[in-house]
Amino acid sequence: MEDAVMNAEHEPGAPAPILVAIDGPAGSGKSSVSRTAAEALGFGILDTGAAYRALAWTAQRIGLDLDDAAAMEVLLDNWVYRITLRGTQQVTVAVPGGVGAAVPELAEGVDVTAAIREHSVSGQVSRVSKHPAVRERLNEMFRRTVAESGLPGVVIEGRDITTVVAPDAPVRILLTASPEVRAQRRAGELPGLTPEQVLADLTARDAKDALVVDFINPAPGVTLVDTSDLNFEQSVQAVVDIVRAAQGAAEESKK
Ligand SMILES: Nc1ncnc2c1ncn2[C@@H]1O[C@H](COP(=O)(O)OP(=O)(O)O)[C@@H](O)[C@H]1O
Ligand SMILES: Nc1ccn([C@@H]2O[C@H](COP(=O)(O)OP(=O)(O)O)[C@@H](O)[C@H]2O)c(=O)n1
Repeated sequence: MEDAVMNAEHEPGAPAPILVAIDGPAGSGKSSVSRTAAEALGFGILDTGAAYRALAWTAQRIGLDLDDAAAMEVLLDNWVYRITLRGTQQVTVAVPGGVGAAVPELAEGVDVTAAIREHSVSGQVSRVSKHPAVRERLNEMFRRTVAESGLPGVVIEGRDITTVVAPDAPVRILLTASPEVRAQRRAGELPGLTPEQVLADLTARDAKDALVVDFINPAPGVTLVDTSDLNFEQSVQAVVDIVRAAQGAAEESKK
């Protein structure tokens, strides 16, 4: 598996970026709040869910069994994943050889930025993210992508970032909101589905994901931010304030 950061500013010997780790359930605001907070901080953003979505999309496109861990590992051997770390996260995948040979468009690379957000992918992605071996390989890719980004800081968001991917990050946040509020927000993005349908889908996905990783209870040292009663700007401000406070404390401790 290869990964590349299309608009990274990596310079050999550049200092390691400051990491802001954010976890939370579906619809809690991880992607949107993290992206806007990252822009305010001058940091990059890595949406780890996009990789699980892109892997599920690729496996579906080839016709592989998403429940088959060994098949997912074979796919990963030839899977080339690219994501931009600034602005809207642009995602492309390619499978230049091996199991991808049956699908010629995958040899070139396909922009899946929009496709991976579709309902057909959201409903299936837990089937690939449940495999421990898949998680290990993607986690290694996330750590490398961030370390090699050359950016001053990166907000990295997902389900197990505060606990597994970056447990030593100087800022670790669990972003939550009540299931009803999360479904209401998501329903606004999915015309054609009622808030009740969105709530049912979201609750089902959270239940499957929760079998693999705990993203409801903050681990020790992780700051809980409940956005149920915060608007979007207030949620972004809450994250930015936590990062700035941590940066201030780090500066003080150097004196
Ligand atoms: N605090 C908030 N108040 C209002 N809307 C929000 C808030 N946080 C997120 N949203 C909106 O809710 C939707 C889901 O957010 P998203 O970032 O996609 O969640 P996640 O990445 O956790 O699944 C988006 O349309 C986003 O703009
Ligand atoms: N660090 C992560 C990120 C996502 N995922 C998986 O990827 C799926 C999609 O993640 P996402 O962050 O795009 O989902 P939303 O919360 O945005 O709906 C989740 O439902 C999990 O199955 C994971 O297992 N671990």
